[in-house]
Amino acid sequence: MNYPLHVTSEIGELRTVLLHRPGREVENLTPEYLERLLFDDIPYLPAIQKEHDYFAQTLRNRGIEVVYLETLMAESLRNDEIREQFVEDILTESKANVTSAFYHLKEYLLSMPNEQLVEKVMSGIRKSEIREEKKIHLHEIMEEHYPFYLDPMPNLYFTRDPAAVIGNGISINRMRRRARRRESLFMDYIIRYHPRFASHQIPVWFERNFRFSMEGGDQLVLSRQVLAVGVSERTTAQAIEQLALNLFAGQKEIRKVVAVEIPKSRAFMHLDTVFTMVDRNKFTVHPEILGPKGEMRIYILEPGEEKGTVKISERNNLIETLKEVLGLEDVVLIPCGGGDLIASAREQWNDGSNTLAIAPGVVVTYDRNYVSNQLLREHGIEVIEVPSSELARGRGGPRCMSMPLIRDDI
Ligand SMILES: NC(=[NH2+])NCCC[C@H](N)C(=O)O
Repeated sequence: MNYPLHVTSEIGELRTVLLHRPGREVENLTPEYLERLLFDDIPYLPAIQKEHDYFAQTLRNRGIEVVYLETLMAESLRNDEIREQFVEDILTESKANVTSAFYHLKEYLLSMPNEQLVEKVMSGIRKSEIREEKKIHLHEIMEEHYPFYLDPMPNLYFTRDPAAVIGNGISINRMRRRARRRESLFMDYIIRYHPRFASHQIPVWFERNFRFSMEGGDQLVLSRQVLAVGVSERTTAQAIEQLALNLFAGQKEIRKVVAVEIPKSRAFMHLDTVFTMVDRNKFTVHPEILGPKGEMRIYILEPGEEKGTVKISERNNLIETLKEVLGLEDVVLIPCGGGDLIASAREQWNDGSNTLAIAPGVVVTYDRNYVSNQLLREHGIEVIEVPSSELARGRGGPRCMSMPLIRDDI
């Protein structure tokens, strides 16, 4: 079978992409837990699914193969041993292993066929689902004080974050927030057990049990040789250095990791909320991440003289750094919202900078960000819009909602 992962840029023609269709996990959101689960509002399930299906079909119409996380995961549970191991892992990580409820939950999940088991784990398990006579602990009897054994995972449709393909390998990320930490377990199982991946000895550049956090929204493959990573609310400097060391040791192409500092705030949670690549020398940017003269804190990590070390040098201008590392004569930054104070803040909040390039100069964006979309078109970019009333409530756009598995080289 063909090698299943290959990403050497942000813009190479997209061939295969991983999505997750929002499911019942978003109906398990309630106002009380919104903030902890990283949502701003409760999406209406049939509507968000309809929008998501439109997004998937838009990609298919362009000849892109769409594969779903839930399907790959269910197909990875190939035998009883893997099923049992997965259920134990997920229960343990959901902190459901501390009481005898563990055994009831394990029995409950293992009684289901794979698709249903995966759906259940993703959407959460309510205490009311387990039969009364099996409840022996105070926290189970006093259900109203917390309704879940297993929390729902409403952020799963942002497949970009828990893992990212870099070159022919993968970074399985350590999520910063508790609400998302279990998400990367799925990709971990898929890589190890799914027939499409398991036989290929896929290099893993970053492991989910690493102590310091790293998220895919911060990881941008700028070229064959250069990876940019945001130092952000979610991604730590320690994790970036570790990723760089693993990359330098494990492959020959990527020789530069560019660490780009962005403000630590919810609106800017990842680098891709303020900066994405749309063409060979064109990038969207949220003007607010640049200082008055365009300055920022940027560091370039390269292999050090001695094995297992990195050499770090500082830069302070985004355009100059991009020119330098990509060998470009000129670089165009397209400001989200056209630089208008109100429009740029509004459209950035609705992921106006969060474009998904499906080929050089061709992007998928949310329809609502009409100022940014118009500006992209004026810069010669082909913009394919998708509806976004419900999808946007989770604070992520087309790039966050997609994990490229295969792109052509550019
Ligand atoms: N790559 C991204 N920008 N992802 C956005 C993820 C949004 C999600 N609600 C979170 O807070 O984690």
